[in-house]
Amino acid sequence: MSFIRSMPARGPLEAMFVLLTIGAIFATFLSRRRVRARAPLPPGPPGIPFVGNVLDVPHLQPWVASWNLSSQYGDVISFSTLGQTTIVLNSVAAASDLLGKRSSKYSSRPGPVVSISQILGLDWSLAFMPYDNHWRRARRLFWQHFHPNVVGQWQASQALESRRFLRCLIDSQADIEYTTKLSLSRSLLSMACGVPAEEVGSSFVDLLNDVEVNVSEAFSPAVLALPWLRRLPAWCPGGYWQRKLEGWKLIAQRALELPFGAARNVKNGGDAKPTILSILSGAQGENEQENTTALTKSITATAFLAGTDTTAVTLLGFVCAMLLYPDVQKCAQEELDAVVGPNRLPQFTDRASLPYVNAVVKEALRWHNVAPLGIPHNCSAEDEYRGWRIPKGATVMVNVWGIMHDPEHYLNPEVFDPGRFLKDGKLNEDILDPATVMFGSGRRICPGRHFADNSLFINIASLLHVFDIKPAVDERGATIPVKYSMTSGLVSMVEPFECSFQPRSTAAEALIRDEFDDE
Ligand code: HEM
Repeated sequence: MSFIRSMPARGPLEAMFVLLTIGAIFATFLSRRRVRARAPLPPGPPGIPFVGNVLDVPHLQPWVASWNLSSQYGDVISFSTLGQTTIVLNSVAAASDLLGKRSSKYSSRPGPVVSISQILGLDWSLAFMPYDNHWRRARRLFWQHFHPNVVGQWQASQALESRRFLRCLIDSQADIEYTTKLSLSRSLLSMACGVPAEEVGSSFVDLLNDVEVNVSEAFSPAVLALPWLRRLPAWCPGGYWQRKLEGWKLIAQRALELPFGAARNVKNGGDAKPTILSILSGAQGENEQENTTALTKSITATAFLAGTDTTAVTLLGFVCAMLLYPDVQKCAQEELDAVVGPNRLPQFTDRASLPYVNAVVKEALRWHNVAPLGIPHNCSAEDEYRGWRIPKGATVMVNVWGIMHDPEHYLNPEVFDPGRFLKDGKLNEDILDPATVMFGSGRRICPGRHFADNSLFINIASLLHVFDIKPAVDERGATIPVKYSMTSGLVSMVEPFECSFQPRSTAAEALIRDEFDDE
């Protein structure tokens, strides 16, 4: 104040200017203090001025880079890219604390995910909806067909499709990726819409492949971290995304219409067993018919898209592992021979007596992770965790791959070893169950997880019971080497490999044909 008093009074305007300047300096000082007093973001690489961690977000397999960074920065890491904060959770504890225990704050999808899904025309999918009443309604309707007390009703159809799968493999030794996706598409579409298997052909598998490529590219970490990329005009160098997004809309529309359309075509001729479609259609009120039809369409299409690829890719990972770890195959076959015997195929009722096969199912989920960073969640209100600030609007991802390959949970994590889940011939409850991580967390946890588990069990048990899964040979009779590697993207595939399915005996071959012919 003495400074003000000592100033020569030159006029009211100058005095006002000086007071405003001092006020501004004081306000800036206070706001700086306030910012400093706020908790810091979780630790992470320092980044570069203005653009932050743009160069720290690798395009290929970002889950590996994030996991490697955790040795330096800990299990909760933050990245900032042009004002967008992304938090990666590298431990079960952090994932369960935030996405599980505080799920009211972490159950929406990030703005970029919601808007990309809108631009793509995939906003009808439950997986990409924001956390609102529409999601709640759709999720409730979806869950009523998949909760643990009702998934048993789909087991007969899952078992039938697994037998058809064996038959396809023995008949054609066809491309394993195609056959697996076809088989699971048939299982999903029969359950969801009552579409008979013979109506489900290559157009469905092509559609799945198109959606998979789109989703992986459109929701890549680069686009999520730099959401403005998708707003660039098509003629700009970065307008690549814009051009792509336009093309993808058509595929999203086909994905919504194809299952429903296929069901409509067979409505009169199809068998009369209840399906998701028939149950939902029967439940609709007259006045909201249009609305409910849209919802029914979206629920059946979501079940097809979300359920087929994820399970197919996990099965493909298992087949690849059987080529690389023949001893595991042998162990499982010995158990199946002892429990199931040579005269029939495995059934769901055998499951409790097959601990090793159950351990193979767990290891298949752990070894190849179809969604290595899960599906991103959004922090919808400013939060504080372990003294760090999680800003409103931050994207939060769980490093599923990192946790599934953490040597603290799983010794020699890169090895496919179902024995890690067993103790004294029983499943060891002390080992982290991959299902508690692989299917996500909190209110968005995968609603198809019990169905997927049944699907994996019946297919894995049946394949091992009747086939020796072996590397393919080339035209000169030399074994084609097998190498396991994962692709990058929201959905991670197993890189293509070749293999052959040889019936374990003539009895096994007869079993595949007889069992299937009985239907
Ligand atoms: C091995 C197979 C599967 C894996 C690994 C898997 C994994 C996941 C993951 C990680 C999520 C995101 C969870 C989160 O946001 O925290 C998810 C969501 C979802 N999954 Fe699955 N899933 C599988 C099979 C299935 C099946 C068979 C269905 C349906 C029949 C299904 C339907 C869905 C749906 C609808 C969502 C979105 C849920 C929401 O956002 O509210 N999934 N799944």
